[in-house]
Amino acid sequence: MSGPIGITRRLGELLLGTEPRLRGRLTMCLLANSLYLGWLLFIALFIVPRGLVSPGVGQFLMAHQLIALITFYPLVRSGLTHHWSDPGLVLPQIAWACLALVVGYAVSPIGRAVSLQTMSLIVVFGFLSLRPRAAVWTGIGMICMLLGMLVWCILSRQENFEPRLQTLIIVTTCFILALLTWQSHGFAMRRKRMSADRKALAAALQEVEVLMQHDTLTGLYNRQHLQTRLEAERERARAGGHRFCVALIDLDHFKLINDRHGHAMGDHVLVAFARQAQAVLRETDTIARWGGEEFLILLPDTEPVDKAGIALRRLQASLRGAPISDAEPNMRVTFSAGVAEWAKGESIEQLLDRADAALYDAKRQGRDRAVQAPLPLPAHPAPP
Ligand SMILES: Nc1nc2c(ncn2[C@@H]2O[C@H](COP(=O)(O)OP(=O)(O)OP(=O)(O)O)[C@@H](O)[C@H]2O)c(=O)[nH]1
Repeated sequence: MSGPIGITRRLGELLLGTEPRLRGRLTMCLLANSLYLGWLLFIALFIVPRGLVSPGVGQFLMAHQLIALITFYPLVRSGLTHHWSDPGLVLPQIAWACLALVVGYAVSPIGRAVSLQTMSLIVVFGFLSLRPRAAVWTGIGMICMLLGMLVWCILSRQENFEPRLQTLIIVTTCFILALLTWQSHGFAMRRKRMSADRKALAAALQEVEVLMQHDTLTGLYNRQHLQTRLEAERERARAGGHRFCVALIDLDHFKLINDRHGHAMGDHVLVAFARQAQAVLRETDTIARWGGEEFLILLPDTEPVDKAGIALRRLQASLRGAPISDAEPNMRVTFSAGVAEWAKGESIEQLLDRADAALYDAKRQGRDRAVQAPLPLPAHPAPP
């Protein structure tokens, strides 16, 4: 994008970055910086030349604004504070600004005209980002600063400082600050609770997603999820011109296991089979419980060798080699499988029908084997 909009966007990215939370923090920093800059100019061009404060106090206040200008924004923008508990440096910025305001109030009548309102504004800023405890300490810190300053002004008999009037003003301000702090704390607590609720909701959603995609007994993907993956693999194969296979597996004589050893043992066998299958399959293969004692494996990129056949033979060997249950060490489980390679133009339903027919053949031929489904005959053009 070019032109004024593009330039503005690039400038915005340069100043604020692209990460939304960092942008929020930096926006607040820049807002504070504009106040620091405004104050710096006001002190340099108006307050000091007119002698409204002593040169020493003027220099202190200007140095104070300058340090804030060159410290907070660059620190936050550099990303250095990213992992700190207060990444936007909200608390240090509030403390720093309050220090100048209190000094300004103590030493200059003009400071008195603006300091207290600005302090209240700062607490309102804190509303938006402080944590509950930080909000309370900010309020307490401000009130202590103001009361300390009041005592100091009275004891040192500051010029143009009318003790009774100022005590009334400061005590009223402290009362307002306490109320604002209380509100700020409540607001921060609500934000904290909302954030915890959001996290719990995200975790629950993730759990629901896992439950929706998985079979509760074996922990494998369920039929619905594999259907989605099959469709995606078909699209990928269509676009890329490569091959994939499916293997429909059915445990042999599973009813006998249930009848002889009980349903719980049947469940245990299903879980053990799922674990063995996951252990021997490639990471890119996906196995799902298709229903009952049936499983379906999606084997992508099965060329140029017979990768589906290799995977199934590996699974057969591992089932033969290891007992499936410690309680029944002699029990062995075999399976029959129908393997079908996707043919161009074929739907997933047609592919699964061919795998099912091949599985039926494997059962008919005596079980404990895998049968490869023949490729579908090319569709003949309709006779004229
Ligand atoms: N324990 C258990 N059994 C199940 C589950 N789902 C289905 N079954 C049982 O699996 C058995 C499947 O039996 P059949 O379809 O007759 O097949 P088979 O005994 O495996 O025989 P072939 O497939 O012909 O080798 C039935 O008895 C179902 O009750 C399950 O989640 N747990």
